[in-house]
Amino acid sequence: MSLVEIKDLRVEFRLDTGTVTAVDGVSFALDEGETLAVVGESGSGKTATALSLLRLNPEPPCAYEGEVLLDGRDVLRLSEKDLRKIRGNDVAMVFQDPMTSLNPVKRVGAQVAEVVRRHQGASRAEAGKAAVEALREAGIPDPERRAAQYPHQLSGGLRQRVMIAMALVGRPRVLVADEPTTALDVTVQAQILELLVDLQRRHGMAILLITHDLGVVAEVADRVVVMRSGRVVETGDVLPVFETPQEEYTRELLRATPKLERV
Ligand SMILES: Nc1ncnc2c1ncn2[C@@H]1O[C@H](COP(=O)(O)OP(=O)(O)OP(=O)(O)O)[C@@H](O)[C@H]1O
Repeated sequence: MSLVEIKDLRVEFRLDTGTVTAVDGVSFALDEGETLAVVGESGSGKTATALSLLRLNPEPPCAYEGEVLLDGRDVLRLSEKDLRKIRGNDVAMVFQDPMTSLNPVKRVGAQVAEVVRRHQGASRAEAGKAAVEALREAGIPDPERRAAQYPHQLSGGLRQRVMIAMALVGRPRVLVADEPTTALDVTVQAQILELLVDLQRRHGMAILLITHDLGVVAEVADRVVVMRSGRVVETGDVLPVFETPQEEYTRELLRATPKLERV
């Protein structure tokens, strides 16, 4: 059994103006310790699929059909209480823009410490120390000093490292990373990807990576799911899909990527 199995997932947004089918019968699986990338043009349903893992699409207006199995338990049918247990513990997420996820008026160390306390029920002092360690593990130089700073005092790359530190506090088995490097400049992008790969090696978590950047996929993913208009167009190991794509849409996406090193 795979760690995550998505079966015939449909996500619909029921709006006053009509129904938008964001995800239209998607199936794929994510195994323990692997990195699976979901690619596709803007609006293809990547984010709506990823958010379904924690049932985080706003409902209503959103409605789900199908199954999202985590260890065989259907996330779409869990109680809110059981869902809360899964969020952060089994599955954690990092998003594109850390600035909107961090509290601008709170020191970053305190924000990480809060997550530590929620997970481990530690004392304030212990949580503060654990937060500094989490920042260090996320590759933040001089973490004691950084912990005392506010989000706007950190660069985009460091803020993303803070988000990754927070996501990993609960030692999740699945990390969902939705365009985690898109807002960053190229050198910093590479560093954040390296960090994710390194953390995965150390902790063995599975990564579901949402990206429109096929260069990133070639760099870090084992397998790829290509989506278009809410459906899976093509899926397989990264190398064969990139070398001999079976679908015209995949070929188009590849042509739109200037250079793919390593492929
Ligand atoms: N909260 C919402 N309300 C209404 N429609 C939505 C909502 N969220 C997503 N959609 C619609 O669902 C479809 C899929 O969106 P989704 O964000 O999953 O695509 P995406 O592939 O992640 O795109 P991007 O790369 O731009 O993030 C789009 O047509 C979008 O407009």
